[in-house]
Amino acid sequence: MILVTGGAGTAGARMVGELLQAGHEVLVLDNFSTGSVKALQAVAAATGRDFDCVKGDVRDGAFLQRVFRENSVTSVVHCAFVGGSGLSPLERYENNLAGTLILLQVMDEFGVKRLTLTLGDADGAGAADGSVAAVQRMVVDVCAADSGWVVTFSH
Ligand SMILES: O=c1ccn([C@@H]2O[C@H](COP(=O)(O)OP(=O)(O)O[C@H]3O[C@H](CO)[C@H](O)[C@H](O)[C@H]3O)[C@@H](O)[C@H]2O)c(=O)[nH]1
Repeated sequence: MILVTGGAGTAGARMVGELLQAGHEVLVLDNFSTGSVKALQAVAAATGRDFDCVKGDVRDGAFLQRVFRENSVTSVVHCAFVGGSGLSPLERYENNLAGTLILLQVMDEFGVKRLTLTLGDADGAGAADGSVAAVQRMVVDVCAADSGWVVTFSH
């Protein structure tokens, strides 16, 4: 089963649709700060496939541990990123950097080391944000220290 964080958002819902169409089992995790149930309903209607969704936050380590304990997650597609001008740098770093750190810690704890990061277009809002570069740097360091990780950067 593939866990898609931020699966109810724009990039996440597109990912969920592609994964379902490719025949994968998908579990969506989203705090619905900007994502919508409507986006998920549209994916279900377009693909004719069912999938589960859990409401919660990637920054909540205990919640994430429960999700990994209760589901056979084999890989994660991480789309729960925030960008745009409406948020302060502290809010963006908290969402993007702290969120990814906690996700990586829990994945490591459960031995799930396959990760796709959907960080946005090179010239999109995400690229101008230092929190995205910080996420990339952290992940590169984690991979350098442990060859068991398989990480893909996606748009
Ligand atoms: O801590 C968080 C933060 C966000 N979300 C969720 O993550 C999804 C984010 O999706 P959006 O539709 O808000 O955003 P986009 O997918 O369009 O874009 C986001 O991801 C892009 C990369 O795909 C860029 O990084 C961009 O700047 C960033 O806003 C939403 O469902 C939101 O509810 C969480 O679950 N937890």
